[in-house]
Amino acid sequence: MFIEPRVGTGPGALRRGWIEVVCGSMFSGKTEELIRRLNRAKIARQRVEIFKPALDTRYHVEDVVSHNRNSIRSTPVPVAQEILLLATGCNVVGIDEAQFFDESLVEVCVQLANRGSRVIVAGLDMDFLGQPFGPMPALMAVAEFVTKVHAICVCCGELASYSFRMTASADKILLGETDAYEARCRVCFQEGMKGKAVKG
Ligand SMILES: Nc1ncnc2c1ncn2[C@@H]1O[C@H](COP(=O)(O)OP(=O)(O)O)[C@@H](O)[C@H]1O
Ligand SMILES: Cc1cn([C@H]2C[C@H](O)[C@@H](COP(=O)(O)O)O2)c(=O)[nH]c1=O
Ligand SMILES: [Zn+2]
Repeated sequence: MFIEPRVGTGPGALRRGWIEVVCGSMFSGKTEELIRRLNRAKIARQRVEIFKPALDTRYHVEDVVSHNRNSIRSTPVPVAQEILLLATGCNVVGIDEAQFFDESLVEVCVQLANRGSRVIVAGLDMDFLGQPFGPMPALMAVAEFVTKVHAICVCCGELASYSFRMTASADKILLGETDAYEARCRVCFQEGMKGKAVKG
């Protein structure tokens, strides 16, 4: 379990920012982990703000909601740049579904950390093809702390790192949950992709 390097704002606390990334496949617990860290920061009386891309309307327009329906209030933003202004004065900035932002999110997170915020970013590390997703690889590179969480493969019960898309859509962005995606391990993901190639 991730233990915060420092959570308080007591007189001895240094005003120093950093970046944490929580990544993994769908259903791996990224949002739950993000909510857990943000709630602990709130208990520590930190000033916390949470953002998500405005296009993520899957469960709720405003709240960040996990698959088991834990939720936390957030501000949807159309572009990453808006976070810089809206997060002014925050001790902790949470960002969910980071894969949907463009590369400018990396510089936004760096600037937030440089000005003293703790930045916690959650997102898919790979898309439905098993390719790195959006700004996630670069965010992992600049982060002080990277946590990769795992789902359970729905085919064999092993740890899952892949998000297998069950529909034929080739669009990079396709919102969904168990209706459209399965968490799969490497072996079962490859099996599924072979089956798709055969079907054409
Ligand atoms: N295949 C699966 N493996 C693990 N958890 C799953 C699976 N399918 C559904 N879940 C549920 O999803 C929850 C994690 O949801 P969430 O934090 O929203 O994940 P993520 O943000 O990574 O998609 C788990 O606690 C569990 O209740
Ligand atoms: C793999 C993959 C996923 N998506 C979408 C599907 C969901 O709406 C989100 C991921 O949410 P989660 O909190 O990680 O479960 O992303 C997509 O648009 N494209 C993809 O390749
Ligand atoms: Zn498997």
